[in-house]
Amino acid sequence: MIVKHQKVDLLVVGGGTAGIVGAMTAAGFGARTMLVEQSRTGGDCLWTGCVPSKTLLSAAAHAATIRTLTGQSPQFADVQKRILAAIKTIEPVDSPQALEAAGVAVVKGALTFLAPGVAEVDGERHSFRQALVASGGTPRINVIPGLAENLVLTSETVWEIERLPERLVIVGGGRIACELGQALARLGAEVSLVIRSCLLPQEDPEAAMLVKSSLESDGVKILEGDVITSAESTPRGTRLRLMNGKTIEADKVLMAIGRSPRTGGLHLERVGVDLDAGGHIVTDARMRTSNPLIWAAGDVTANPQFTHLAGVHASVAAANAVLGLQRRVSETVPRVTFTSPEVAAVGLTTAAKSSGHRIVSVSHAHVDRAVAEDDTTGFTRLVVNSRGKVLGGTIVGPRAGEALAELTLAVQKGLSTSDIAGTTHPYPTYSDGVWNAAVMDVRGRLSSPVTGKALSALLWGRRRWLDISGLRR
Ligand SMILES: Cc1cc2nc3c(=O)[nH]c(=O)nc-3n(C[C@H](O)[C@H](O)[C@H](O)COP(=O)(O)OP(=O)(O)OC[C@H]3O[C@@H](n4cnc5c(N)ncnc54)[C@H](O)[C@@H]3O)c2cc1C
Ligand SMILES: NC(=O)c1ccc[n+]([C@@H]2O[C@H](COP(=O)([O-])OP(=O)(O)OC[C@H]3O[C@@H](n4cnc5c(N)ncnc54)[C@H](O)[C@@H]3O)[C@@H](O)[C@H]2O)c1
Repeated sequence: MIVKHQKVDLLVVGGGTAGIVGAMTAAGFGARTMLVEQSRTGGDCLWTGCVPSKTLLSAAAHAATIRTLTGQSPQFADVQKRILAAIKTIEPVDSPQALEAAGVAVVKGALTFLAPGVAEVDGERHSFRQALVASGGTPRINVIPGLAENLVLTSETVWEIERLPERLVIVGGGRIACELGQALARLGAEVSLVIRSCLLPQEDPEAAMLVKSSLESDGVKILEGDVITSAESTPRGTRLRLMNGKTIEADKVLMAIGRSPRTGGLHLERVGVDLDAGGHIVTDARMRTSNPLIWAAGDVTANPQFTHLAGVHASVAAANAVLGLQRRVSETVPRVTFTSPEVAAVGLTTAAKSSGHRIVSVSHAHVDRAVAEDDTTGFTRLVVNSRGKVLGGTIVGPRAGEALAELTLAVQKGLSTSDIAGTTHPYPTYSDGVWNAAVMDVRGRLSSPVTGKALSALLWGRRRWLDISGLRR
């Protein structure tokens, strides 16, 4: 409990995933913790990110099945109701009440730093020993000459539209473009993706290719290596001109070109916190900023923008801050794109440099669960070193994100394919893909000349022993 004007041990800026986890961690250790949120606790993940997008994807997958079976499409308003219901179910966990119950004082308002150890929220001053900045990010918008502002959507505003746009152009080819593009196409929108480079460039090229053909089979038009140069209004919406000279008509344009860190108004310069060229707060591996008493986590830093990372990094930052520990964050970062098929990856993949390492692949045509479900589009691919240590991998297919947990543990703990091969996996599951790949790698190593000689010697010895002991009986 914080008495008014008492100095707090940890002042947390932002009530998204990073802020909530950081504040709960600090309060759990008994630190006097205050969390300041300018809008609503829960942040991007709950209100405009993971929760609505995954609910939308699930509704869209059901819609696709229903349309195939009955020719009917669901009402978009019903899908929106379902999204709201999911948010409302999860909201209490992230609420001010839940934070207060965990011992965190919650203050509503926009925080500004005044000087080291002093911040202000709506004219009221607060003193702090240390602070954790978890102010997140906002969608980037590319200004297209001639495009009316009211036609532009972002991942923050797309949830408020009254009806499904008939013709939607999405700018970008990352996770948001793929997930929302597929879902909205499955719900009946005519979707086009205009991508400056290519779809999911950071993933295994074969994985990106499978997502591309799946999106195309859902009716999404994919224009890679192109940009929109200008727009003009039409009676129904807009006509967008592409660099290649062609035009494309749209009712709405969704910007999915990444997110910018939200630091405006914080006055971080007053407390000596450095930003990088992209405006992200610079941290070390302990999540400490250039001011040793100020910590940062989540989308406001230059780390990959994932909820799981925001939470884990904030918990490390809070523990280091209030207990004086020296914990470092792990470099092992799992990621999942929740399209159909899902793309899940961790550590080294073939998209990254993997020269000198072995690649072991299993097509899901050889995974019995995938065969049984008639969903064999996908693969499991491991990157291993010469001694069989798992360095990373990619899984493409249904529930790939669930099977990735095992690979993540293997990479984080430096396990080998022998460790995975020697672990009994339940049958028939998609994790058979990981198991089969590991077994394949172990068999491959067993067939090397050196191992072959060792095995021959063992066999020879065993035969001799059996023959001799057999004679004695
Ligand atoms: C469409 C979409 C889908 C996504 N899907 C996934 C997914 O499936 N899996 C996944 O891992 N990640 C996903 N993400 C990413 C994930 O949502 C973010 O990485 C995560 O929410 C970041 O959390 P955060 O706490 O850093 O920031 P935020 O959630 O943005 O929270 C920051 C908070 O700080 C507050 N704030 C800012 N400045 C101040 C100030 N001066 N004073 C007081 N309060 C302030 C803001 O109001 C906000 O509530 C998705 C993102 C989007 C957009
Ligand atoms: N499943 C998930 O974990 C998930 C889902 C959605 C979003 N997110 C996170 O949210 C963040 C934002 O997602 P996103 O898809 O907007 O970003 P992203 O960084 O994944 O993709 C941005 C895309 O926009 C393109 N681009 C950038 N500038 C452009 C420009 N001026 N014109 C045209 N194209 C341009 C890039 O080449 C890239 O294809 C990401 O960091 C992502 O990790 C995660």
